[in-house]
This record gives sequence, structure tokens and C-alpha cells, in this order.
Amino acid sequence: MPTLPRRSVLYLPASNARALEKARELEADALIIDLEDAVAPEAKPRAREMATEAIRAGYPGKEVALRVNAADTPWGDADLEAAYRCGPDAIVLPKVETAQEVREVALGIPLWAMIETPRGVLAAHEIAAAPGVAALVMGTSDLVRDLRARPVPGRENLLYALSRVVTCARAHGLEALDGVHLDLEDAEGFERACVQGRDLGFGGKTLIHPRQIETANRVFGVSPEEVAWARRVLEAYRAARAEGKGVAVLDGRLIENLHAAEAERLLELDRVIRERGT
Ligand SMILES: CC(C)(COP(=O)(O)OP(=O)(O)OC[C@H]1O[C@@H](n2cnc3c(N)ncnc32)[C@H](O)[C@@H]1OP(=O)(O)O)[C@@H](O)C(=O)NCCC(=O)NCCSC(=O)C[C@H](O)C(=O)O
Ligand SMILES: [Mg+2]
Repeated sequence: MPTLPRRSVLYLPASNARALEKARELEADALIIDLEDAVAPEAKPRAREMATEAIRAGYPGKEVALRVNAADTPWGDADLEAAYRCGPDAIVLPKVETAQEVREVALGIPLWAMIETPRGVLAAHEIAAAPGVAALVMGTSDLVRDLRARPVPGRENLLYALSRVVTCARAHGLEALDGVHLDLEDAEGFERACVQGRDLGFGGKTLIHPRQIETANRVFGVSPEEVAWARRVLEAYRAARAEGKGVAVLDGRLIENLHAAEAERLLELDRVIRERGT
């Protein structure tokens, strides 16, 4: 499967013509054009048309996903029909709670299932295994509300859900995307949340504003130090293998085939990012 960087995944309301246009020049790896919570009920039909036009016009170099309204809302069916017509790279299904909901959608377009309710968290394993699902996306704002939790800076109250979703996604070879950071003025807290998400295993972060892109690209990307380390790991491991050994020691640390495989993954991600020029 080709490496697709999804370090930064920017939401934009489909009803916002300026944002739809502006997104073309931004360095986000992927976009989620939103028909759901960012669009007022009376604006939904027009927003659907705007999303369709924008997706047809294309966003070169970016993956484009369309977030539809849930099937049990007055807009869900028309949103899916629109998605089928304009062909986004993925459809984002909000508030998924069962694998059956995903099966009912099966359109031949990759599905990104949002996990943002307690039931969704508990069913994440079955959802991840459902046909067509390519990614699990955390919806931490809805989840905090449904849990009757409080938004806390270190997200300690979400660690179970975050870890469970990453684990279920990875168990099925899927992408895992972290939830949004709502405080646009809190650059330090945002960076800490990116580091936390990356260290938990998420491949990238969903974003709500262009000013969050650079940090997400940096934190979820590959640093020059990681590139240098990965090269040395591969060199040491290959030298050990040439001598008939299964392991190597580098700077006092054990290197096994799993470290070599991770080094290869990082170097490939770095190569693809460099090719993109972001
Ligand atoms: C939060 C915003 C409403 C702020 O918008 P605005 O007041 O326009 O911000 P700025 O003036 O600072 O914007 C500067 C320029 O950047 C463009 N812009 C802003 N936001 C975006 C965006 N998201 N995508 C593309 N471009 C954007 C502005 O047009 C300005 O451009 P220019 O004219 O050149 O100066 C706004 O950022 C916003 O609407 N954000 C997205 C909100 C959203 O989509 N929410 C729903 C998804 S999050 C969610 O639902 C979470 C999940 O479901 C859960 O439960 O956790
Ligand atoms: Mg939500």
C-alpha cells in the first residue's frame, strides 16, 4: 500500500466559499469538507452543492474527504448521493456506533469512520473490521460531551478512548487520526496535544484552522534527527545481517528486525513528504 502522509487533516465548512478556495493554497495533507456540524441546517442543501462543485474542481496534491450527515438525519441520504456523484477520496461518517451502519453505506469509496460516542469507542474493533473502512477518526469534542467529561489540557480523561481507537485501527491496518484542538490561541497546548497523539500512535491530527497546519506537519512528520537515526539503524542492522547475526547494537541499544522495519517506514514517509515539497 502506498505511503500517504496524513499529518494534517483540515476541516472546512462546505458552506464557506472562502475556506473552500483558500484550502487550495494551504499545506494540509488532507481536507475534510464538512456537511455536518459546521453547517447550519438551513444552509445544508446549498453547502452540499458547493462541496460537490469544489470536489469536482479538484484539490491537486491533497486527499479530499467529504463528511456527510448521519443516515438518520434529514440530509444523510442526499449527502451520500452527492458523494457518489462527485467522488471524493473518502467519505467521513460521523458518530459511527456499529459496523452495520458502515455496511449500509458501502459505496466503493473509502470510508473514514468517526469514533465520537461511548458506544462508538466500545464498538471500534468491529467498526474497524467492517468492509470499506480505511481510517478511524477521533471526534473528541462530541466524545467529551457524551462522557460528561471536561476538556482538560492533558486529555487524561480521553486516554482510554484514544488508545483504544489507535489499537483497533492498527489491528486492521487502518489510518488513525486524532481529534481537533478547539483553542485556536493555545499554540503550546496544541503542540503538546499533537505530540501526545503522535506518541499514542495516531498518524495525524484533524485541524480546524490553517494556523494549526505547520505544527501538525512538523510533529507528525519525520525530523532530520529521526532520518539520521533511521539511516544508522538500517546500516547497523544490514551489517549485522551480512555477518549472519539477527541483531545489532547501536549506541548501546539493541536493534532488531522490527527497528529496521520502522526505520524503513520513516525513511519512506520522509521521501514522500519531500516529494510533496511540504
Ligand atoms: C474557526 C473559524 C470559524 C475561524 O474562521 P475565520 O474567522 O475566517 O478565521 P481567520 O480570519 O483567522 O481565517 C484566516 C484565513 O484562513 C481562512 N480559514 C479559516 N479557517 C479555515 C479552514 N478551516 N479552512 C480553510 N480556510 C480557513 C479564512 O477564510 C481566512 O482566509 P483569508 O480570507 O485568506 O484571510 C474557521 O477556522 C472554521 O470554520 N474552522 C473549521 C470549523 C469546522 O469545520 N468545524 C467542524 C469540524 S470540527 C468537529 O466537528 C469535531 C468533531 O466532530 C468532534 O466531535 O470532535
Ligand atoms: Mg463531532
